[in-house]
Amino acid sequence: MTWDTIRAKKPIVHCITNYVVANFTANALLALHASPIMADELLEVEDVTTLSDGLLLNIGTLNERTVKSMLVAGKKANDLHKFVVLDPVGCGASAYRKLVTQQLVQEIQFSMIRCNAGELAALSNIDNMSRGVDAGDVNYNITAAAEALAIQYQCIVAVSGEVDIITDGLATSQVTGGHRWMEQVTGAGCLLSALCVAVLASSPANPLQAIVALHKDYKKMAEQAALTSPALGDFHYSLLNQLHLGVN
Ligand SMILES: Nc1ncnc2c1ncn2[C@@H]1O[C@H](COP(=O)(O)OP(=O)(O)O)[C@@H](O)[C@H]1O
Ligand SMILES: Cc1ncsc1CCOP(=O)(O)O
Repeated sequence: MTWDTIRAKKPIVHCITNYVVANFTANALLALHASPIMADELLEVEDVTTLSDGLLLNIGTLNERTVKSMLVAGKKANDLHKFVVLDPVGCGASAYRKLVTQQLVQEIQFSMIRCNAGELAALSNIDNMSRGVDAGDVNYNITAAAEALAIQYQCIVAVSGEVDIITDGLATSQVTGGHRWMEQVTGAGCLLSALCVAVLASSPANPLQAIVALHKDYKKMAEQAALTSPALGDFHYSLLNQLHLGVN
């Protein structure tokens, strides 16, 4: 259902994202007939947010210039009641990332925060060793922290890993499955965040349910991709093929 819903709506997705995953993200959205627009110039972000159906703020390769653009775009999206998703990539890796993430969650009302367990720990001020943009070893109660964060920021929180946890602070779901190769291709999490924007912007009756369904379908997609991939390089391309074929 997820892929059909996006195909039917064809949302315009404004992505302020990192340069590692920008191309992969755009290709995946196009495979689903969504329209990605990567735009991070301060002089144009308000216009682009206005014409788009939803906004992604991904801090993966943040810098002072793009952070200003993220704040302006996020506030514009709030004014226009558009969906905004935050991917706080590697927010435990440096003091600057942590500071920016705090500023973003304080100044922008997010519809959703999508992160891994390492990023959740940093956002929740839980002492957990950071492995940069990867989750690393986890020694805390992810579900409790995700639920607390969802209540604190009044939004959906989704935490990815071998098991995904999705909550709005009241109802919590776990999604199992997928494939461990997802950890070894860059952009699997960042793409999931962009797809969250596409799903929310496709006007589901129940946003939380739609986000849980997306996480299930995304894990199924990874399983299918692995079946047809002798090794990792094929797997990366096969993810795009699966989105193109639309296997739910
Ligand atoms: N060990 C694993 N087994 C199965 N699926 C995984 C595993 N690790 C991550 N995934 C899946 O890969 C996708 C990206 O998650 P993750 O790698 O945690 O994101 P990020 O890139 O933000 O760290 C999610 O759909 C998640 O369910
Ligand atoms: C490697 C890297 N460095 C900065 S952003 C980025 C991409 C991270 O992508 P993902 O978190 O989806 O694997």
